Amino acid sequence: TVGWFQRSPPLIAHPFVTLWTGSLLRGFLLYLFTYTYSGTPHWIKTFEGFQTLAVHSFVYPAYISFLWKCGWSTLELMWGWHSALGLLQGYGVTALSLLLWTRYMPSILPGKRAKPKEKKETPLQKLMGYMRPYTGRFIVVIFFVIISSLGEMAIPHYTGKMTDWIMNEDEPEAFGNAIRIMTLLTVMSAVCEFVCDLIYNVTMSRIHTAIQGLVFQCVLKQEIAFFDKSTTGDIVSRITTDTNTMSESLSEKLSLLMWYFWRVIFLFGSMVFLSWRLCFFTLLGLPIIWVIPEFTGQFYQKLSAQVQESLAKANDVAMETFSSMKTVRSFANEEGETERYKKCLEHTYSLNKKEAAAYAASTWTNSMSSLALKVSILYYGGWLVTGGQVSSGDLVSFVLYELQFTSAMEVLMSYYPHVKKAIGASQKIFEYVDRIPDIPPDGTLAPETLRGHVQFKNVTFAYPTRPDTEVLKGVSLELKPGQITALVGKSGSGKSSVINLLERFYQPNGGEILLDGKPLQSYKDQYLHEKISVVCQEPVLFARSVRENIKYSKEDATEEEMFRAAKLANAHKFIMSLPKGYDTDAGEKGGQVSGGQKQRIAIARALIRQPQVLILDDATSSLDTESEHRVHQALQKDANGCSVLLISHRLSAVENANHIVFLENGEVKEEGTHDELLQKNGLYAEFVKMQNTSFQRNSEEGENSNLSAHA
Ligand SMILES: Nc1ncnc2c1ncn2[C@@H]1O[C@H](COP(=O)(O)OP(=O)(O)OP(=O)(O)O)[C@@H](O)[C@H]1O
Repeated sequence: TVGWFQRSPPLIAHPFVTLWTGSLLRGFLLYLFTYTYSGTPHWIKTFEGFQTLAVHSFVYPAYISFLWKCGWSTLELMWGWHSALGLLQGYGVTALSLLLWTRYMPSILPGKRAKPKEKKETPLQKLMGYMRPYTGRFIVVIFFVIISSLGEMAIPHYTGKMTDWIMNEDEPEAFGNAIRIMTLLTVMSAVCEFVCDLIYNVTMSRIHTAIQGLVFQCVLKQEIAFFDKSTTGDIVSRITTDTNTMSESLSEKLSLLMWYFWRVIFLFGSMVFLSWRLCFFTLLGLPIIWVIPEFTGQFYQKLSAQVQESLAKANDVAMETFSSMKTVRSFANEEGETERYKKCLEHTYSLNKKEAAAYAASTWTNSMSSLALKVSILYYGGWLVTGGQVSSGDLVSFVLYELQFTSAMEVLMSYYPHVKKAIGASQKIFEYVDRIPDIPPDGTLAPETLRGHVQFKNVTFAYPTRPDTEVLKGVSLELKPGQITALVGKSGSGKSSVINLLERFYQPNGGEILLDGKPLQSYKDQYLHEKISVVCQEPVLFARSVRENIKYSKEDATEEEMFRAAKLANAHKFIMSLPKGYDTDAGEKGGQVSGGQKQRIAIARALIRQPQVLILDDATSSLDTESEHRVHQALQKDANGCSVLLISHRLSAVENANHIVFLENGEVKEEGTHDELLQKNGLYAEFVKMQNTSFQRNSEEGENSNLSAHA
């Protein structure tokens, strides 16, 4: 390239021309690439790095050849000109040409007009948004950082001065003064650093807590289908691991970045002041220090996101195992679970290895390039001292500044991956924060009185995770106040799906659901969940006392209300027989009471709120027939006129219901009272027959086993 430029007329090789052509070329290439790969910032960044190299390898040879032609006397003049103007102009022109290209290119390229894009904030901008309320504090921090960094500048300056004084053997007083000033500035610098660290870290932990709370709140607002798709481990990992990674990188590393950023600026200023020739020399090496970590940094960021994901998966496995410990033990599958967990950890480990390599590569390239720079500066500096252009003292000061400068650059570059890591983590966090829940707007209705009359009219529904499989196909049914309606059908026929829709966990795809004649979605969400209570087959009790568990849905309930609910649920008697009565601890997930007791406490918890619609989804499956019968009788007599929807696989539970609906494959096949349906001799009658047969078989087996036991 140098040869080509040498053969060309001087104008072509003129630095001014090469700079402008180079910059325009750079802008044009950047535009074309952005245009083609819009939405893929990773590629744009990579390409940006390449074309910077390409353009520089075009601009620098042009320089050298021009200087060659004009004679070496202009060398320094030109280099100085370049160092000052080149950087400003190069990047300024890039921005300008990019602007022009973006403005005019779409009209030049037919059919390729760029679509107007929505302005999207980057994770870093979003983070800055959370920092904005603390701007005042950050300004104070920056002020102290500047003072402290300025203080540190004094040491190399006075060291250089002292070298000159020692060599010239004059000004002994100035020597003593310099020592005193250096001591004073060092102390001042240290105090400023302390104040700045304190304010910064306290502020960052405030922001961390706020973001963690926000993520939690945003997750709770999501629709139920979101929880079907995401695993608990993944969600918990975003709230804990990702927010920790983000704030750790921000509070520790960003403070250092800020620190070193100011240092670099002041050091650079001091270096220019001492010798612009040496400074230009230092600048020549900078593109290498900047471009290489950009590549390694991107690779590192990608890997660190993968590590976070893999960790979340491992968390998931651990949480699932610990929460189903009894099942794991009863199948003696501890080894299997350990294997599963270890497999996840192994995967994380293999990613960790790659991450460590990427990190090492990025720090290695940084230190290698800065080492090469140091050696060259010493060589060139020595040459300048010999030529009398720089004093020995200035060279000492410069070398000290330069040492600090490159180590500050090294620190900046080595923290670059950490900032990338923080951005990676924040990207995942903001995915949750920005997610708009797929829930229709909340209704406004909250009438004082509600009868609890529910109507399903031709309702069709498919779960969002399986949109092609319709689980309810035109279901119509009615829940009347003061009546028990039983929903019967084979497993998978869609009974629980009816409840999910009534609870408004999902939206029906067709038809409508009315509550007291008004669409369900027109009611306020909180109101709806106060008026509709659900007890499921495996209710979750909290690791608190039985009293706290029953009063969970109505904390201000009186003792009388609690006793009434417990009696209705046929639970009062057994609770009183527990060691501490209502103050007995239920254990984690209700592990210290039996399955049937747990179900009765859960029914009491649902009844204490005196709901207008009560849903029992196989909620009495663990009770013996007598207890179950008592609960249903009490509900029929005393349930305050509420509508009860009962789902059960047991005949004894449904036969006394006022109305029975038989579902099959998401369709209502039969409905009526127990006797009416028996007379029809259809699907329900068959269900009854099967129940009776299995009951007979069970009792015969019981008798036989009793006999054999006797024998
Ligand atoms: N969250 C879900 N996502 C996708 N499909 C689901 C989901 N929950 C249930 N299903 C599917 O919907 C269909 C109806 O399930 P549903 O739970 O309503 O049946 P069910 O009658 O209550 O069954 P069971 O008596 O066994 O509780 C089944 O095929 C089931 O696989």
